[in-house]
Formats: sequence, C-alpha cells, structure tokens
Amino acid sequence: MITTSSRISRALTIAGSDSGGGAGIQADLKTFQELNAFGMSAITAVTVQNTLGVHGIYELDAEIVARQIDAVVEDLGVDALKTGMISNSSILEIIADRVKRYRLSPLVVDPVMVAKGGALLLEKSAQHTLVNTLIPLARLVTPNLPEAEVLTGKRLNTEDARKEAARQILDMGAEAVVIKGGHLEGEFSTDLLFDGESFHTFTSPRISTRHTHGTGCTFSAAVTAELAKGRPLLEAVRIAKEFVTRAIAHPLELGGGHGPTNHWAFRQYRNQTVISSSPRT
Ligand SMILES: Nc1ncnc2c1ncn2[C@@H]1O[C@H](COP(=O)(O)OP(=O)(O)O)[C@@H](O)[C@H]1O
Ligand SMILES: Cc1ncc(COP(=O)(O)O)c(N)n1
Repeated sequence: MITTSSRISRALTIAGSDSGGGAGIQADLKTFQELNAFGMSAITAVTVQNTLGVHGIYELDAEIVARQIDAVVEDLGVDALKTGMISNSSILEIIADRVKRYRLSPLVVDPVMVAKGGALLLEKSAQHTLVNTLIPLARLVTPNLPEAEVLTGKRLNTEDARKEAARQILDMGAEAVVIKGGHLEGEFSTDLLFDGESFHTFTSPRISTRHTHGTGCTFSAAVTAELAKGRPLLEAVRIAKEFVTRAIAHPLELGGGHGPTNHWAFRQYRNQTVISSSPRT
C-alpha cells in the first residue's frame, strides 16, 4: 500500500552505508534533503570507507533489509525509491519481493558494481540476479559505462554501441535507461537516456577533478527525489544532471583521496545553469 495523499514527497533509498559520507545512503539522503524530499533508508551493508577507499564491507541479512522496507512502507509511505549497492543475490531477491508486494514505484535502479577505488560492491555471481530481479521492475536504470558493458556483455566505445546497449537494457524489462558518461573520454560528460521511444542526451563540460566519489549515487538520488515530487522522467533526469554537475564543479576538497562532491552546491549556485540537453526538455 502506498499513501499518496500527503503533500510531503517521500523518497526511500535501499543502499549501502558509506562512513565517509560521499556515496551510498549518506549521499542519497543529503540529495533528497537538498531537493526538498523527505528521505528514508533501508541499509543493505555497512562499508568502512573514506576518500582513500573501501576498507571493509559488512553485509546485513536479507531479512533485516526487508524489515526496514516493511517498517517504512507500512507507516510512512513511499512516493519514489532507488536502489544502490546491493552486494548479493539474497538481498536482491528480497528487495524485488517487497517492491512487488507493496507495488512500490517509481523505482530507480542504480546497478552499483565496483567502487571508484576498485572495490567489488556486487558479487560477480549476483550480476545475473540483478538483471532478473530488479531491472524488470525499474522505471529507470542508471548504469555507468563499465556497468552497462557488464549488463550487455559488449564493449561500448561508440555512440551507436551505447544506443544499442540502451535498447538491450529495455529488452530486459526496464522502462527507461540512462547510460552515464562520467567514464567517457573527451571534453564533455554526456549522459544518454532512452525511454523506449526516443534518445535524449544531457551534456556538461567534463570537469577536471579527482573529487567524484559518489557522483552516480547522487545522480540517481536526485532523479528519485524529483520523481517523488511527481516530475516527468525527462525533467527529473535534467534536474539530476544539473544537480550532480554543480556538486562536482564546486568541490569541497575533503580527504586525501577521491573526495565527496558538494551536495549543497545546487542550492548555493541556484542561478548557474551548467548543462545542455538534446532535444531540449
Ligand atoms: N568529471 C566529470 N565532469 C562532469 N560530469 C561528470 C564527471 N564525472 C561524472 N560526471 C557526471 O556524474 C554523473 C555520474 O557519472 P558516472 O561517473 O559515469 O557514474 P558513477 O559514479 O556511477 O561511476 C553523470 O551525470 C556524469 O555525467
Ligand atoms: C556504499 C557505497 N555505495 C556506492 C558506492 C559507489 O560510489 P563510487 O563509484 O563513487 O565509489 C560506494 N563507493 N559505496
């Protein structure tokens, strides 16, 4: 049961905790807050993490993840939700069970696989479970380039290949996909959206910085917050791209490694439009 009468937009993240505060649950809740959505969480794993890397991963039992979702849904209600780090098949399966049982939607699936520092966040054996369980339930899937390559089994070094991959991901049952461009080379970071009808691109200048820890989490959380408010998908993605670009463009310079992005930059630099979209949304 989802209560929709409230005027408060309620967004749920189901993801891993990042003690360093730049990615995972922490990035998601900060983003929800900045975009005026009420944030709630179901934690899948506790990571011991800072800007230097992931130093430990402690998975929670699938049952504990499910009970957090139950508690949130049965009392507070959910207008939109996202998933992030889910490290194994049993957690993936129980989340899919709850999404179907409560008809939770719209669902944004960020198929987190590997941290920027190289740590494996999704067991290799669970990759096919992700495809079979959560992707068919998704309003939007948001792979980065390496994740889109794993999902499709193809090298995606041309725009045509990325368009074909987007079609392939919709064939898995998702309603829409954004293949993010952070891992592309060149002077722009272009995200490619396919909604089953047409392709759209969202482009920003590539910002030269090592402080990109949590960009993917932040982007998918911003889409989720906007969907919770009832925005159409294209508009939600455009705002999310603007949010993450400002967060990267105004770094906080924290930590000795890959630092977090600046979640309050979207609000602080509200008059700066830094991205372009095609066709215009
Ligand atoms: N150096 C950069 N300059 C501008 N935008 C970037 C940069 N790196 C990532 N982004 C943007 O941040 C978002 C997350 O991208 P990406 O890095 O591909 O995901 P992930 O964090 O999942 O690896 C996308 O909207 C992407 O375009
Ligand atoms: C708990 C958690 N979730 C997601 C990421 C991915 O973020 P990034 O790719 O920027 O390391 C992470 N490092 N930790």
